[in-house]
Amino acid sequence: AEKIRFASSATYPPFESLDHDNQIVGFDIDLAKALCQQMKADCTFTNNAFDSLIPSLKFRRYDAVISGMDITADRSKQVDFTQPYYANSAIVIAHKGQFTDFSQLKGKRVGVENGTTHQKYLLEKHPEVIAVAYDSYQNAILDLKNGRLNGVFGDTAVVNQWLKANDDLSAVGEHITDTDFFGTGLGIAVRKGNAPLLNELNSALVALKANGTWQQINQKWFPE
Ligand SMILES: NC(=[NH2+])NCCC[C@H](N)C(=O)O
Repeated sequence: AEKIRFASSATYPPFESLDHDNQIVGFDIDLAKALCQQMKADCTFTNNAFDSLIPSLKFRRYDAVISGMDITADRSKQVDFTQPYYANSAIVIAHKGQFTDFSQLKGKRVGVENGTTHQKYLLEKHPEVIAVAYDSYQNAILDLKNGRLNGVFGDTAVVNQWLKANDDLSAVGEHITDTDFFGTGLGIAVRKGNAPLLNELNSALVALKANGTWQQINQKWFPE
């Protein structure tokens, strides 16, 4: 069978994280496994820092990246993306009652993961906010909880799960959907010009949406 090496940055539950046995699990992993089954391919998964995923894909260390990654114009210069497999928007969270609007974050410390669209957005569009870079979102959340950060900025689907698990946190202001920064949804990246793999993945995605598999995986990782 065809072998496809996937990479993710397992710091972003419920899309991808490490379980107690150090295995990568999550929506993206289940989706990739279902795609591989559909394509009759053998797939492997590795865990890498988010900001190294695209460079290492280009170096052929793996064949595809599935990592809650926004399909942006910038990244599309370096890699090719499948059709979106998940909708996205971005939002800041903070301790309840501290901020009601994004504009109040001026001079405040907001955590982002290195290499993310959230980091780029703060640096380029909101230099008045102090963007604090982390190697993982999980460490950013820890620092928010222990008071080293005023907020954390991430994808709405993920942030909603953090809010469910943390009663003392809430969303700040409106969802941000600036397509210049956050693109058109989450996609799987392959090396530029790898049309065979891209086409296979896109057809398999259509099949999994049509036969209910996508919906099942969504229900498992994003209940309700
Ligand atoms: N697996 C992760 N840590 N993903 C972070 C993704 C953040 C954001 N959606 C981006 O594309 O930049």
